[in-house]
This record gives sequence, C-alpha cells and structure tokens, in this order.
Amino acid sequence: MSEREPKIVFESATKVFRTPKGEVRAVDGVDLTIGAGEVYGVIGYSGAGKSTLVRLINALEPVTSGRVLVDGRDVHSLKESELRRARADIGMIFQQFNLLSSRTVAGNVAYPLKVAGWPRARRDARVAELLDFVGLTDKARAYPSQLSGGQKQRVGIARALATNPTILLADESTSALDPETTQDVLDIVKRVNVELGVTVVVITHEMEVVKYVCDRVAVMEGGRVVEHGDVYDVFARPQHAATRRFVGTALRDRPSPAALARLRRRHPGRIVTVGVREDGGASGELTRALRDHPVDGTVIYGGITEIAERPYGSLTLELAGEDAAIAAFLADLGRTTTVLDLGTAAHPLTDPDAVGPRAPKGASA
Ligand SMILES: Nc1ncnc2c1ncn2[C@@H]1O[C@H](COP(=O)(O)OP(=O)(O)OP(=O)(O)O)[C@@H](O)[C@H]1O
Repeated sequence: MSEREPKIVFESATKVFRTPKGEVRAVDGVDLTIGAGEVYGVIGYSGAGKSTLVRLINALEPVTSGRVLVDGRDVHSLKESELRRARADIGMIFQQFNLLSSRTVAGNVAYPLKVAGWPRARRDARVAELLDFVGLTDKARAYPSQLSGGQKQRVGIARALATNPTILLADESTSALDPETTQDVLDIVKRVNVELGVTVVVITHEMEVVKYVCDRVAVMEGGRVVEHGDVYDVFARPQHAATRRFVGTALRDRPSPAALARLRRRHPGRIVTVGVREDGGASGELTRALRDHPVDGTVIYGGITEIAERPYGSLTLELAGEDAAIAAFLADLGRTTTVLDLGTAAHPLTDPDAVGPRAPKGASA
C-alpha cells in the first residue's frame, strides 16, 4: 500500500467546537494519509469524531488547527472559487440519502450537472450512463418515495459520481439498510473504486462494512485515531481496547460475561481463550500443542472468520490436566498466539475486553 500516491493527508488536523457547555475536541491532532485509489475505512463509536474528520476533507467544516491536503493542496486555504472546484472533485453519500423528493431519479442525478452548467444533451447522456452503472435505468422516472432504501442509496451514488469526482466520501451510507441491501450497495462502492479508480473513504460503526470493502482502516475514539493500518493487521492484532471491542462485537467469538457465567456452570475446569490467526496462531498450532502436552482441551465457545482470505478469531477451551502440564501447554501456545486465561469456576478471571451482556448478579464471572 505504501507505493500509492498520497491522496488525502491530515497533518495534526484539529477541530474544536465551542458550545455553551464548553469546548468539544471533535477531531484532535489527527495525522493520517489516505492513498490514491484505496478504500479507506474510518470506524468508531458514535461521537468518536468520524463525520467531523471526513467533513474536513471537503472543508464543510473549517479546521481549528493543522492542515488537510487533497492532491497536495491545503483545502482550508483555498479561495472560494478554488474550493468550489475542489469540492466538485469530491462526491459524498449519506445515511439518509438526502435526495430531493420533488425530483425524479433522473432529476436527482442531473442536479449537480445542472449546477455545474452542463448543457442538456450532455447531461442526459451522463445521467443515462450513471443510472446504467448503478442498475437503475428502469427507475429514471420514479420519485424517491417509490424506491427502497437500497435503490435510494444507488441514486445517491449516481448523483455523487455525476461530475466525475476522484474521491467518494461515504458517511454511514449503509447504516439505514438491512444486511442484504448493505452488501448490494457495498458491491457498487467496490465497483466505483475498482472500475472508476475513485478513492473512497467509508465512515462506519460496523466492522462488517470495513471487513467487506476496505483496504485500510483507522479506528477513532474521542477525536483521535487510536489505531490504523491494513484491515487484517488491525483486526487480527488489535492493540487498542476500542478495536478489540469492535472485533468482539462483530465476531462474537469471545464469550460475553453472561455467556462465560453459563459456561462455568457446565465447565468448572480451567477456561482459556486462544487467538486464531494466520501467522502461527492457526488452529493447527492448537492441535499440535494439545498433542505435545498431557492436556485435554474441549472447545466450548468460539468463532473464526476471514478477512482477505486470511483467518482470524478465537476459540475458548476447557482444559483438563495437571496444573504444571497446563502451565507448560499455555506457555507453549503463548509463543505463537494470544492466550487469555479465564481461570476456573472456583477461581474465575475476567476478560477485560469482553463485549455483550454482563453476568447476572451473583454469577461467578
Ligand atoms: N456542529 C457541532 N457543534 C458542536 N459539537 C459538535 C458539532 N458537530 C459534532 N459535534 C461534537 O463533536 C463530537 C464528534 O462528533 P461526530 O459527529 O464527528 O462523531 P461521529 O463519530 O461521526 O459520531 P456519529 O456517528 O454519532 O455521527 C461529538 O461530541 C459531537 O457532539
């Protein structure tokens, strides 16, 4: 990825909102480079600063300090006319689609072309091309209220692409859609990237979205980027608690406190959670370690999925054997993967990154 030309560069970018209740550092000293032609995910919980960060790219919000470069130009120091041109090169789609209800599908897609002063014939040809690209040719004369959510977002994409931008910003563009429709829309986003070479920035709070379309990802919390990199590396080896929570929530591979309490009732022995990753931590390693040590392991919980055709997830086991043998087994496994000791029913240990329902009061988790 490092060979890509930088397309969007944040340099100590900071955005402070002054509110009656005090200052909000919505974006706080972000340094980040998004390469030309990549699909870059920005993930974080509500209020993390994702939307504000992305609105700095097209200067919908002015920065408080720092710089945001697009194609090497600081967008926050452009003159009004230059900014208008720069914005025409950046398309945007939204969670709530933001379509004009009084205009037809074709009218919505034609709107930015009209504003840009395209003559009628050229406009009509471009609209036909765009509707074909998003598979909505037969809906050209329909009104937004007659469309499903997925169709509305496809109109949103066609409109965003109308003036041939080189950047597409997608702000929670699938959050109002069901999982199947989400896939359809993300497939189009992928085509926008691959077939048209557009650099895409995807803001989401859903790890599945990042997993499905993004090359790289930045995780935001409290206005800061707490972790970023290749999607597989970030999610297979999360360094930050926020990232670990995303992985846990999406995969549900680790027992929640409530599930762990239930497991302990059925499995009083030593419980451990073992990471499964491509490099060393593959489940084959677990099989080998079980064969090499006088320890029995029963898988009692877990989940493994893949990102970019590489496995990641975890398995939770109940172990049986002498204490010393179990200790040697865990030390051996710990050389190639992460091992989280959850203790026994009599001496329980907690998972600091567990997600999901808490254990009921009085449960031993
Ligand atoms: N115009 C504004 N005025 C004051 N505070 C704002 C403004 N816009 C955003 N904020 C605050 O900045 C912080 C970051 O908001 P932002 O919308 O960027 O987060 P987000 O990660 O996109 O969350 P969400 O997904 O809920 O939109 C929040 O605390 C929010 O309340």
